Amino acid sequence: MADAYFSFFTLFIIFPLALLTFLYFILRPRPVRIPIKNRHVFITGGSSGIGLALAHRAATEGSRVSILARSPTKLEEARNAVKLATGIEVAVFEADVRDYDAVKRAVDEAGPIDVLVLNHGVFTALELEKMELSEVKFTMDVNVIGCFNMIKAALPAMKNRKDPLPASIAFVSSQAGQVGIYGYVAYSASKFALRGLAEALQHEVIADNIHVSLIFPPDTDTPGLAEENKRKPELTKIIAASSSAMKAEEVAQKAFDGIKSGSFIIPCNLEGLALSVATAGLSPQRSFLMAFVEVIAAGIMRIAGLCFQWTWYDSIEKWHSQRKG
Ligand SMILES: NC(=O)C1=CN([C@@H]2O[C@H](COP(=O)(O)OP(=O)(O)OC[C@H]3O[C@@H](n4cnc5c(N)ncnc54)[C@H](OP(=O)(O)O)[C@@H]3O)[C@@H](O)[C@H]2O)C=CC1
Ligand SMILES: CCCCCCCCCCCCCCCC(=O)[C@@H](N)CO
Repeated sequence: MADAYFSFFTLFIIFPLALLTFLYFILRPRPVRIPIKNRHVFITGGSSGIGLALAHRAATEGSRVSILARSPTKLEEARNAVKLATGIEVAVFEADVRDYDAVKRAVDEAGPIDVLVLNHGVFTALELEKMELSEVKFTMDVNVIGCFNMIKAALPAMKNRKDPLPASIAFVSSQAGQVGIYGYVAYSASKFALRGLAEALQHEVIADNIHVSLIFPPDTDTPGLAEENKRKPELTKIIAASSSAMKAEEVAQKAFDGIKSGSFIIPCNLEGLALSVATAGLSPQRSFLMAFVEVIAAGIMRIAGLCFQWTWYDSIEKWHSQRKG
């Protein structure tokens, strides 16, 4: 009896407390708060969808906002929409993220950035077999090289900023950047690339008090998604429906909550939280409570992940046999 009591006590009280304490002391980088009020928030792809919602949110929270995209008409419309809703004037910059010189000019003109949100992105859901190689290259160029161009252009001034406050570089990835999905061969490759970029970059910029975040939205109601849906394979829709869709405003809210708390990984919905625990890997984790959940739930989340794979391969199999029959 006393023995049973002792093992219960060890297992459910001593062990969790010891683990929590251990995690609390070893976690690096340490937790940080990154204010965005009165600071310069620069959003790529800020003229539409998630980027536009991020611009609205930042303006509402009192940031100085700059947005960058290609189409001057969409930029103008975005500026007017934010002005109308918040009374705040955002600065607009017309550039293609693939063009380093254009990006550099925009960033220099905008002035030192405190929070750089790399949200621009292109996506075509299509089997690789049906996709031109030029479209694959386009996806990688915009989604990956575009981020390199922006970071190379913005980092020197971010490092030299005068205020002692922490700064942020945040990437808008996708849940398709946490797990590979039918129809997203090129897109998933581009979004997975951002994770390696972000993990390595965090090592290099931590000494400058710059903190990296990765945002992982599910399907989000935007003009980009409406366009994508026009030719999306049925299987992509079925598999992506494993995660519930969101509104751009909700994603923007989650994104800034995560950026302000310095989170490295920022999930947006409940399925995204599960996905983040299942794919924690060797990414930094600043919250000792989340680290605790990741450690305790690792085994069970692996089982959950394998169950999802089971249902996805089942859908793929059914779809193929239907086409044959
Ligand atoms: N909507 C969704 O379901 C999801 C989206 N995401 C990611 O969120 C981000 C935003 O997506 P969403 O809001 O849906 O997309 P939209 O297509 O609605 O908006 C994309 C924005 O990026 C800009 N952009 C595109 N290409 C370039 C370029 N070469 N140079 C500069 N700016 C560019 C666009 O402006 P312009 O065309 O004028 O250049 C526009 O402002 C993307 O990175 C996407 O991968 C992630 C998960 C889900
Ligand atoms: C172990 C726990 C697992 C939890 C559930 C996993 C669910 C995965 C669903 C992935 C959905 C991918 C949507 C991509 C959206 C996107 O980026 C495109 N719309 C392009 O914009």
